[in-house]
Amino acid sequence: MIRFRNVTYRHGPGQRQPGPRSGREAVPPVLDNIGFSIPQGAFYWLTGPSGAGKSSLLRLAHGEVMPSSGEMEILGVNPARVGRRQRAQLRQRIGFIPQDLRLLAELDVLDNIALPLRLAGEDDTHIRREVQSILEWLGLGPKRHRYPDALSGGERQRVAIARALVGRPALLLADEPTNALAEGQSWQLIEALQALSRSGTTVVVATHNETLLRALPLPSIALSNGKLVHPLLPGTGADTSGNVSASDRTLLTR
Ligand SMILES: Nc1ncnc2c1ncn2[C@@H]1O[C@H](COP(=O)(O)OP(=O)(O)OP(=O)(O)O)[C@@H](O)[C@H]1O
Repeated sequence: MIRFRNVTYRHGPGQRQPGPRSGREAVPPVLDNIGFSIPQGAFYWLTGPSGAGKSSLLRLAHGEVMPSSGEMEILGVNPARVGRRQRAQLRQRIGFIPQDLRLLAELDVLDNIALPLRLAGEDDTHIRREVQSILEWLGLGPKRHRYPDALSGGERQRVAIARALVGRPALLLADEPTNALAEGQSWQLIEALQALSRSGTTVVVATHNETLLRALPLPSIALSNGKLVHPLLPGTGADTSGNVSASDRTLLTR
């Protein structure tokens, strides 16, 4: 479950609202008074035009940055109210596919994907088994010993997806995860994320992909200029079943 209550966020140091005598101009916040709640196991889109604040919202939900004001609850934890160690433990339960992928250049595909399991202290047999199965699923087996520099954009994106999913996270946050993928692969990924949400993982996917949004009218958090466009009422105008009709599938494979 994710809950934001009156969350406002400004980038950079001194994120608090400048006071009247601070001499600093009051720049509008990147996110302004955001409130919503996403139940565990739900699949939500995060939509909005470029610069609306989608990546910033995901970085907050990932516990990387803290609100300037307001409260967050991520998997039962308020990251602003716990120490570094508990925040790190929280982040181990979250799979994150950032827009810039953040692959480690000095690690090959296999080691990039295994990283979250190594950090969680899993044993080698378990790591080998999990990494092997996700490598196969994403068609990355032949590239297992390549370094990120020697991969295509789509392959790099698939490595980032594998690294986010390998630990079977309780929460999956994905920032434009289909950007560099071919149409068929995008569909395969979204189907996998839906299966993940059916198995209890909360999934939030930021996307501009109109085809996906039209084909899968799931509940969404819609942002514009850092503000929530409409109050979040699961079920309003959205099919929360996650079922996709045959005609919707056609849209995706065109
Ligand atoms: N490090 C930063 N310092 C200052 N402002 C930033 C920083 N990163 C982003 N911003 C600003 O915050 C606002 C929201 O950016 P954000 O990346 O969250 O939007 P977005 O909806 O994800 O955009 P896109 O779809 O283009 O990725 C933008 O106005 C952006 O210019």
